[in-house]
Amino acid sequence: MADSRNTIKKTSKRLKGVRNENFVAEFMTELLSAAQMRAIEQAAIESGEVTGLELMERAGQGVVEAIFAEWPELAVSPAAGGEGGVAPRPAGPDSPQDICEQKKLRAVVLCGPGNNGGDGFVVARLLKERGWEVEVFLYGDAGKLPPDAKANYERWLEMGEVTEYDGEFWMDPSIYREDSVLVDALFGTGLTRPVENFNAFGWVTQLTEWRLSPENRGAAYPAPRVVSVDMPSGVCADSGRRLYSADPPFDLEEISADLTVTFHSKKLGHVLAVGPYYSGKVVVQDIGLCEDHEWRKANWKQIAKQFDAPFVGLLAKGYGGHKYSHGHALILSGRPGRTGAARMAARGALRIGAGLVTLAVPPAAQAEVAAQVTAIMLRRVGDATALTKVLEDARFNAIGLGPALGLDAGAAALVAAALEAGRASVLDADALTLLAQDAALFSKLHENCVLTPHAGEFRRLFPDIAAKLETAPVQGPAYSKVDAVREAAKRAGCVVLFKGPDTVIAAPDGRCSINSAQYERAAPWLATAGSGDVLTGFIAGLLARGFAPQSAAETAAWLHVECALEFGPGLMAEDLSEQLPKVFRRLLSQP
Ligand SMILES: NC(=O)C1=CN([C@@H]2O[C@H](COP(=O)(O)OP(=O)(O)OC[C@H]3O[C@@H](n4cnc5c(N)ncnc54)[C@H](OP(=O)(O)O)[C@@H]3O)[C@@H](O)[C@H]2O)[C@@H](O)CC1
Ligand SMILES: Nc1ncnc2c1ncn2[C@@H]1O[C@H](COP(=O)(O)OP(=O)(O)O)[C@@H](O)[C@H]1O
Ligand SMILES: [K+]
Repeated sequence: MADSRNTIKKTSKRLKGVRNENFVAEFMTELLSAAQMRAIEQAAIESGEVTGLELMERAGQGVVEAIFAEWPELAVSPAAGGEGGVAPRPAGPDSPQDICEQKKLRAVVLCGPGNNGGDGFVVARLLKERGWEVEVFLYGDAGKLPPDAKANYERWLEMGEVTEYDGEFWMDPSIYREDSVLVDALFGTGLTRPVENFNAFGWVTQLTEWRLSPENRGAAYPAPRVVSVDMPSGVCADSGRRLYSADPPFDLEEISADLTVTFHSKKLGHVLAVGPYYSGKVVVQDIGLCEDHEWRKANWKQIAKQFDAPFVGLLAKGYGGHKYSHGHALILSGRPGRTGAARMAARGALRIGAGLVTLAVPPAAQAEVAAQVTAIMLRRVGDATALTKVLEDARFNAIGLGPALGLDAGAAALVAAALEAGRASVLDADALTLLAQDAALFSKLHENCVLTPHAGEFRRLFPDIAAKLETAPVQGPAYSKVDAVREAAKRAGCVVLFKGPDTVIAAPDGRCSINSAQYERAAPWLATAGSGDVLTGFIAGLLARGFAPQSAAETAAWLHVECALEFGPGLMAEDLSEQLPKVFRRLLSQP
């Protein structure tokens, strides 16, 4: 977790504080689709700055370097005198060969029929040059390999054999020895259909299952480390989803990596859906592709970003301001006995820095709420007319509504009144269900709104879009959560934040970012009742502070995870807002 705390300081491929219209790009890393990666690669090759063969060499080299960095005990230098071919085997107690034998270093490289396989042949050669014992399997027809992969296949043949990876095959795990590495170079960004088990790939799954099964931990046969090149084979680079056969009887091949080494930028599939589960850990290796290509400038709205950290300048409160300069958020409360959700949201809005926060409470709930809040103010709001009246005060510049609001006609009228007031608004929970039930209400959404559905609410609001996301994908690239949220945002005409460990936030014009609570930012303790209500409050508070909807949603979602990480195990929703002071202090003291 300490690493995640330093993410702000890391600078690789960060777009710092780039302002576009009302959007602040903050600290973000690009997440490319397979087609975008191919376009960048093609542009670089066509410009003459690099050849495909050079990129493949750098990719293979990047994989080897990442293996050595991850497991320094495996790092050995190239054998002395090894020049692009078979490395000589120098004699003597300290020669690389002897070190390898002593350490029993061994790699099994599985190469596929495309350029991912080509990277595999480079890895095989580089490891062999370092004295490793390397076994190479090829799935597919060597005669049909694309040119660069073919060239590396032929280079490998000068130093080792290639076994056809086809037909009945059973690999006894006992052949794996200590310090073995299984390199998965079967499929990368070119996965077009499910990887099926035709009794050919089965042993990879067997191996993975064997490796992951608790009873085999510490078993007689040590587990090899599994390294995937670019993507864990079988996972779609665009969606992070596994592709499924239209024909159910097939078992799916499954590669679960310890380390995935990708090139230039992470792909969407590394952070969406089950991608993180299969990727293990993702390392991005620079292969020398141009950073600021014209193509990127022309396509920036289409490139999804990972939100890594907020622009702290925006979070700080400037000197000389007063409470109204930080906005006044109005949070709508539900009826008596159901006020907790709104109270938690209100507390979140205040802690995140709104100048003032008022709870709009039904008269019957006033005593209940008054007994439990102090800095948060109260207004009696019995119905939609009363709400409209309150909102005549222009100082209420942001509204949060939905948590435990109720689903009756009165609640629907409150949602309508809030939307008609045209304020920056975050709509969650019951407000989303009401929007899903009433097309006229839905049509009142405007560009200053943020919708924050979880999967169930998303399905209710956008059933056709959800169906596409939930149908088992039979071909790649598969429809992704990014595709779904972009489509939803366009339809709603406002920002949509679709919750989850891979929270996706999109604007109607296609700008999209992902707040990933995975890998070193995994925050499973956020799956607790009421944490979504706090997120509503965080967004409302930032909207009150003047953040644009997309930026408010991104920053709130990031801080939400940061608070969960700050608290750690045992988290309850109430704890989240109370972490903000610590989180802010740490962020704002960054140099
Ligand atoms: N772009 C870059 O900048 C760089 C890219 N590099 C590397 O190239 C990789 C992309 O290479 P790629 O485009 O050749 O695709 P790849 O993943 O090897 O697979 C394509 C082959 O697999 C086949 N196939 C697909 N699914 C299948 C299935 N389920 N079962 C069976 N077959 C299936 C498919 O067949 P087809 O669909 O054409 O019938 C085709 O033959 C990328 O991930 C990275 O590692 C680096 O070298 C450096 C720079
Ligand atoms: N496994 C998880 N990892 C990280 N964040 C999660 C996870 N599960 C849920 N969350 C986050 O917790 C919040 C839950 O919100 P929601 O489902 O609306 O809960 P509630 O209605 O109880 O408030 C969302 O922000 C979601 O992104
Ligand atoms: K792979």
